[in-house]
Amino acid sequence: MKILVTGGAGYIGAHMAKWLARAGHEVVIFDNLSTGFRFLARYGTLFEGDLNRPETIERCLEGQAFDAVIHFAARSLVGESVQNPLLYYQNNVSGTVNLLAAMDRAGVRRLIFSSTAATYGNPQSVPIPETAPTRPINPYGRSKRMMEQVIEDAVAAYSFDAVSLRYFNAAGADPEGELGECHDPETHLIPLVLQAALGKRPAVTIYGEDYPTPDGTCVRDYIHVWDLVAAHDAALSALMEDRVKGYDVFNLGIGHGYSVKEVIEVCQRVVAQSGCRIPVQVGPRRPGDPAELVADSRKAQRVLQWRAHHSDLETIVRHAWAWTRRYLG
Ligand SMILES: NC(=O)c1ccc[n+]([C@@H]2O[C@H](COP(=O)([O-])OP(=O)(O)OC[C@H]3O[C@@H](n4cnc5c(N)ncnc54)[C@H](O)[C@@H]3O)[C@@H](O)[C@H]2O)c1
Ligand SMILES: O=c1ccn([C@@H]2O[C@H](COP(=O)(O)OP(=O)(O)O[C@H]3O[C@H](CO)[C@@H](O)[C@H](O)[C@H]3O)[C@@H](O)[C@H]2O)c(=O)[nH]1
Repeated sequence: MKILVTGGAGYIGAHMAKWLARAGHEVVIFDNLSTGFRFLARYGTLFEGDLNRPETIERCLEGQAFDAVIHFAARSLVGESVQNPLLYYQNNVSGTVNLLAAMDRAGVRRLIFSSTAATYGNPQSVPIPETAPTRPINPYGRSKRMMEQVIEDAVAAYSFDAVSLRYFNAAGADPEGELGECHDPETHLIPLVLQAALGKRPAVTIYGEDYPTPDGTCVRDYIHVWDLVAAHDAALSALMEDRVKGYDVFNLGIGHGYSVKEVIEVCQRVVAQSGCRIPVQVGPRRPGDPAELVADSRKAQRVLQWRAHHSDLETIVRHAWAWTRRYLG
């Protein structure tokens, strides 16, 4: 197959490109390198373009006969989205409108979209099924929910088939150590903890220990990036074989949450084997963090026939540690 990966120079998109290239597919990466890196775009042909310059995505799709688009390109920092919401609505929502219009013009009819647990906001209960109300609590989550709605409307009007995958916390790195997480600034828990272990930061700060959770710290559902891209592959097969038609939504997580303290404990164990330790301090809550997010992913297991194989927390941390030492060590 021939697949376009938007945002393929970013963390998750680069792993997706590797998975697809390894499976023998032709991969084109469309990226403006705003938060991505050229060196991560090694498993595909990089087309430098910006979804907010519609002529660039039109040129990329023109006459290429792509079988599907996997759409990762977006800005995704909650804090930044609160400071600069219009950037998020423009880059993420308008960018997606431009992508869909270009796909329609080029006759590309299948889309897999990177959505997020942030579309649920503060859930009433966990684990969260796809049927839970979507009440995002920040502009990032709202931009993703709007993108889902834009896609659903486009499916109805222009006969696309599309799947939204709502990821919980993507973590870990390529099991072969070639690719991993690079964000600048880095805001995600596991890379920050491992950077502290390497002495690249003085300490990691726990954002609040007064949440209504067993140890007072936030609980999240961490899914290995390789399991995440495997789920996209399963969704792609379901679209190609017409097992999923129209528009559908799937949660991707492992159905089990870990607290911030539990994550740090596992990291301490893994880095201790390399003679490192992690300085930890406790700070105030980070605005906008729900206490607990855990996925009910049984629909993805049932319909997409997908299972997570690498997502025990120790494996996630071991792979992230190998990458961090290579990349920053
Ligand atoms: N990392 C997570 O835990 C997580 C969780 C849920 C959802 N997501 C979603 O997954 C996707 C990928 O996340 P990531 O962590 O790999 O992010 P990332 O920032 O590493 O990658 C995003 C990529 O998109 C590119 N991009 C952004 N805007 C663009 C535009 N207008 N035109 C072309 N390229 C553009 C960036 O340069 C970057 O390479 C995002 O849509 C994010 O919202 C991530
Ligand atoms: O230095 C830090 C960084 C994070 N945390 C906590 O660690 C948890 C995880 O935080 P982080 O790694 O930043 O991920 P989330 O804020 O949960 O967001 C991720 O997961 C969401 C879905 O669950 C996606 O929507 C987002 O795009 C993705 O960044 C949260 O409770 C944070 O409060 C800390 O205590 N200290």
